[in-house]
Amino acid sequence: MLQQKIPATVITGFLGAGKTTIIRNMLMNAGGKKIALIINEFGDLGVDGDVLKGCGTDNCTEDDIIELTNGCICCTVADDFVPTMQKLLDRDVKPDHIVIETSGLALPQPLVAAFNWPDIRTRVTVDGVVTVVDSAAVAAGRFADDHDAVAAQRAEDDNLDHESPIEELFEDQLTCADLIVLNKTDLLDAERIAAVRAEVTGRTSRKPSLIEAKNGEVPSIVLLGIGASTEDDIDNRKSHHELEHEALHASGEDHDHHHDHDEFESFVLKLGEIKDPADFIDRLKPVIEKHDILRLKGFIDVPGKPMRLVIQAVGTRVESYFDRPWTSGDKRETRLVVIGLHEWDFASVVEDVQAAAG
Ligand SMILES: Nc1nc2c(ncn2[C@@H]2O[C@H](COP(=O)(O)OP(=O)(O)OP(=O)(O)O)[C@@H](O)[C@H]2O)c(=O)[nH]1
Repeated sequence: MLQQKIPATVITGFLGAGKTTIIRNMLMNAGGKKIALIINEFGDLGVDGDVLKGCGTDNCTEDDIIELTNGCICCTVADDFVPTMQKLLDRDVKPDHIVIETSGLALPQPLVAAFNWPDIRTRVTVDGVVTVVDSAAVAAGRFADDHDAVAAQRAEDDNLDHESPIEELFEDQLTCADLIVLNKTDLLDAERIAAVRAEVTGRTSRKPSLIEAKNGEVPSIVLLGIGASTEDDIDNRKSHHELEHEALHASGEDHDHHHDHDEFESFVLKLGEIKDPADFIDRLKPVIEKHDILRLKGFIDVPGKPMRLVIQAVGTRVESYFDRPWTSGDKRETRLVVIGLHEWDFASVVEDVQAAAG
């Protein structure tokens, strides 16, 4: 009898777009489906996996959540992703559906290509690539760099073959999509949503389905069961890097231009107790702005509180909430992962975040 392939959904999208929030909602509404999650994060602190483990649903237990924290999934396909997938597929009790959350800085293309590896291809198929978009960030011009400035830089520097790293990555993630979710529409009025829709549509030559969502609420029936077999169509979804490489190759030039994440950096900062988190957040916002911190998240130790406080910053929009009590297995301390662009003044970022904590 022909073995039925297990469907796998890839959830991608830039830092803080709402991938984990969408997955959390999906887990609460997955019906009877047994879901396995593979979670990949940029930065050495597994916040997303930890937040999702806190959901405690029967259809996805802690054992079904696998964290890949050795770097971006697109760069560790052979060493990390494929062996993880093989182990998952070798389990006695197989999942009905696999959901993979990429880091916000990952290119989905190499990950999808891994589904064509012989031992994987026969057992699992990409049900769809879902690209989550932070509509508020698009409306604020986060992904639209100053094209005149880039053109001027190019005129001065022949080696500048890129758009900005953020813009390029954003487009690569859109190019790979079967479904684009315009998330965070609660933060925009109808006119601005229409403008975001037009901008996003204009950034990819393909025509994936597009839906709007608030608070990461996407019906599971829309999210799971797209049936795209994306791995068969990967040649139509090439990233900027792949296209540049092909163009150079065709012109007889060759170069060692592999994708890496040199443009982005992250670090984990351990701090002591924070007595007044609201004050910390107020003082953090100008620091985020000054250093253009792209993403900051983690856990805060508030003295006297039995619960740990989760902090989530996407640009200067900062949220915090108590998610669960500290347990005996936790080291009770404030730990934050901070992600920004490579050219930042690292020492000064650390100093300013520490100063905000008091
Ligand atoms: N207002 C609003 N906030 C949202 C929505 N979806 C997510 N958020 C918030 O955005 C922040 C980031 O959400 P996550 O789901 O962690 O984003 P992510 O894409 O998983 O982030 P990374 O894994 O770090 O790239 C959190 O503070 C969420 O509560 C939404 O639709 N509306």
